[in-house]
Amino acid sequence: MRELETLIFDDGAALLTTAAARFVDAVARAQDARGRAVLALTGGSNGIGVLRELAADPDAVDWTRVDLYWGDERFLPEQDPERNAWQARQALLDSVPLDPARVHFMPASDGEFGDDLDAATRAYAELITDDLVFDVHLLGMGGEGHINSLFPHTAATAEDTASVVAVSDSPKPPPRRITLTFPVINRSREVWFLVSGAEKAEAVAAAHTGADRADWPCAGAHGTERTVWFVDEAAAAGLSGD
Ligand SMILES: O=C1O[C@H](COP(=O)(O)O)[C@@H](O)[C@H](O)[C@H]1O
Repeated sequence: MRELETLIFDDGAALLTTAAARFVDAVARAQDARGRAVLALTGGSNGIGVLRELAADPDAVDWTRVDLYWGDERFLPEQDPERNAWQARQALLDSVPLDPARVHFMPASDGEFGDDLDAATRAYAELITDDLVFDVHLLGMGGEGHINSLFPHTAATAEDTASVVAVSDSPKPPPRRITLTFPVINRSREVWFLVSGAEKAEAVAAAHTGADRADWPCAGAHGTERTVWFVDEAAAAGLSGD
């Protein structure tokens, strides 16, 4: 059974408060059902914002039984503040008792594989085994509808087989990135979009009216059990209100 929920908030702050509360519940439900919660994090304003919100009550989650992966990463040195992982660490991860063996950062450009983006991508793909299913895959979204590093009309967005691909010419800087693809996103139990701002309204509307994922990548992502759109009023402006 696939449910679609679209939750509209007065502002971005209310969106993040509710998303964080739902995150706490979703983690507890997964841990009760399967002993652990397997999550894909995202970057961007709200992807990091929800982690900051969670940091306000770090004991609300049993972090020792959480497995973390990333939906995408900017292929930059480990300490570069533009990296999604660096931002996630500052926002939350460095201050909660995660098991380091369960935190699966995407490689950095000064790490084990050096500057070799393809080798780094292949290494991450080895972690994303066919039986790995995210309980929740968080997604931010760009104004042109990109999610993870899946941009309109690109090979990464068209990918139907590989779980992880390299992007060497991202239209949004930095150009070199690693991203999970639709086959992996769409086997997640729940997919959550965290979206605010008027510049995202057209993409939100396109996703709600069955647009082609080549044009609007956000339209192609769904959870097997639930897809939740957390949107503020500005981003919801193009929705019909039915
Ligand atoms: O580049 C990226 O952008 C998206 C959305 O970012 P936002 O700041 O517009 O919310 C993000 O979800 C993705 O992980 C990131 O690499």
